[in-house]
Amino acid sequence: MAATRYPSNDLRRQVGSPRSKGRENKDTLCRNILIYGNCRYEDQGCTFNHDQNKTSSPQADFTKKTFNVDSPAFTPSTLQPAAAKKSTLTSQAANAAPFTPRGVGTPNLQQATETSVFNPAAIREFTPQNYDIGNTNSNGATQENGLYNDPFTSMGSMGTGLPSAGQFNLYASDHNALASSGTQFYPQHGAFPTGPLQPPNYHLYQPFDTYRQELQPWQRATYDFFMPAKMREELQKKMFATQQVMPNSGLPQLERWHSLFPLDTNNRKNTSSFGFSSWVYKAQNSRTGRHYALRRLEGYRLTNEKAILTVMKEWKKIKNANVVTVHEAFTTREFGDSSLIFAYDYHPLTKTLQEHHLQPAHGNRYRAPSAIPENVLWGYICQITSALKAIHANKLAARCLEPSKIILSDNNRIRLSACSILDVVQFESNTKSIQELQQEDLVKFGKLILSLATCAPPAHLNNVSAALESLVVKYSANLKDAVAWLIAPPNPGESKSIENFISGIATHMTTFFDLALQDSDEKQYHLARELENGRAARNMMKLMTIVERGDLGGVQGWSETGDRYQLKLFRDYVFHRVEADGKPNLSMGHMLSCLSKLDAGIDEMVVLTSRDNETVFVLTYRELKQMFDRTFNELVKHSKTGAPGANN
Ligand SMILES: Nc1ncnc2c1ncn2[C@@H]1O[C@H](COP(=O)(O)OP(=O)(O)OP(=O)(O)O)[C@@H](O)[C@H]1O
Repeated sequence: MAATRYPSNDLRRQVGSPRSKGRENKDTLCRNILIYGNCRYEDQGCTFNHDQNKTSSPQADFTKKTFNVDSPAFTPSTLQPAAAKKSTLTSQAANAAPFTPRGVGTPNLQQATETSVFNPAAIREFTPQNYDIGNTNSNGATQENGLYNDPFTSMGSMGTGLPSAGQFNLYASDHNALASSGTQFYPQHGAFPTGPLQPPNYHLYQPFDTYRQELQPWQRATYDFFMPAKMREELQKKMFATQQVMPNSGLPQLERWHSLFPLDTNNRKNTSSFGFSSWVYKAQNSRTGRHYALRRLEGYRLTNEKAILTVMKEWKKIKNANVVTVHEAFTTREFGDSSLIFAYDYHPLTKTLQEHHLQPAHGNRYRAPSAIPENVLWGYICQITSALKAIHANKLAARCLEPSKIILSDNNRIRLSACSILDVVQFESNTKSIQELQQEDLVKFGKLILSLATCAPPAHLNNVSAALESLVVKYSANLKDAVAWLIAPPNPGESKSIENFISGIATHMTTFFDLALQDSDEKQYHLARELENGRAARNMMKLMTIVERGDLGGVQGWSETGDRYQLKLFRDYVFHRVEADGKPNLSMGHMLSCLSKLDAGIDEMVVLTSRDNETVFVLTYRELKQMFDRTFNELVKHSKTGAPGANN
């Protein structure tokens, strides 16, 4: 679309220039010439100059004038042609202080031109200035004057040591100061808006998403604030299983292990996996207090000390999510025989694949186990592939790839649970090279999947090709091909590797990877909620250490006087609220928001009333927080153990 052109003087009016006198116009270059290159009204009375050569440049024109509102737009001096540099400014203008945007610091144009060229060498490394690490105790909490600083709320004191001098303190008492300090949050970057930075609403209970407003109060459930009930239940069961003990188990106490608890679900002696009966116990390490799974090989006599050292050294290098980490191996006579023990990471409430998939349905030995869905099988394939990739890359072989030696935890997560045992047990008798053992791993892997897909224990898989053919009834040809590839011997002169297999199942690996990431995202989401709950719990615990305490440091009724009395009324306000008719108000939202507000110390007012309605205090959360911190620090000073958490 053609642009509409205006007569020059009209244009000038549009841009707000005062009308020019005719003589001046003659010297002034017509703006149509400047903008469009020509002026339609040149011959129709336009009084401006249309000869570009006659006037040197708009800048030159500008130099002849005094500085006024009609001045052309500001052009940085470094970009101006030489002629423009000679501009004659009035003495007043020359003396004017250079324009300095607030918060940007004094500009140094010379320097700016120099540094505008990208030069990585010129970029200085970030060095925190005043952060005194020595002042931070092992717990991460900064100890000042012997008083306790909550590691979570002491971010302020840490911030003051940082170069930006406490400008951004999440839990600052003074939020007005915080807001104004926002202008300096990006001190070196003039490009950033330097308006006041709003402090985040730390007084709100804030999980990732907003609370579901559309729900009626009676539809809101307590667990809306916490992790899903199923997840909590699973975690609690795991914790319970980890702490479970059996006082009269008759199991011995080993040199560095105690509280042995049997994990085997049957007491059949089975020597098929290692050539020795094996038993699994949960045990606690006396030194670290951590729980481990100890696998005992009954009646094993170690003939070569080097076996354990050499094998453990190699296997300790394997860190893979699908391999149970082995920590050490040792022999013991505490069980009344000569036993070999392997200490593995303990994964509570796991079942073996054998127990989960290949045993008849509960209580009914005639009902065949149900078929495993194909996506679950692919999940297993991807995980075992990942485990073998890590093991083979370290020039080791898994060797023990049986359904009874792979443990399953929630979400179809599996781990190889008996790696390294055969390497120790057959240290001297093994005649196969590592390449051969790795090839065997692939065949065992194929048979394991075949066994799971046909719901037949490996010992019952007599006709492998018939079992393979039967796969297509329930599963895709893709799955059958993958299993067939693993089981088939390599072509003469060739060898198969787990890498070849990975390229064959790449699409399934990608799908599995995506599911794993989604799972991780979901867990992170729930974790963030618990972060908020942790904050509430900390404040609640601190409050509980103060109220109803009684005497302290020779002060009788300490918790009923001074600041403590107001904190007690606050406790009532948060937890003992009642409706007008005296019915208890149990709004979890109220409790959480009050605790968050106390934590943030905001300026909102709170009215605290004594139970007999005789005394009323009106104070801000900020004042309340100051009392709270003061009182808790007083308590810490009197305590023998010092700050909570400081001693462990
Ligand atoms: N690292 C571990 N953490 C937690 N539990 C484990 C661990 N390793 C094995 N288990 C559990 O110990 C139990 C016994 O395992 P084991 O390998 O002995 O199985 P099994 O079926 O008894 O085999 P076998 O008949 O060969 O003895 C299983 O329920 C298994 O889930």
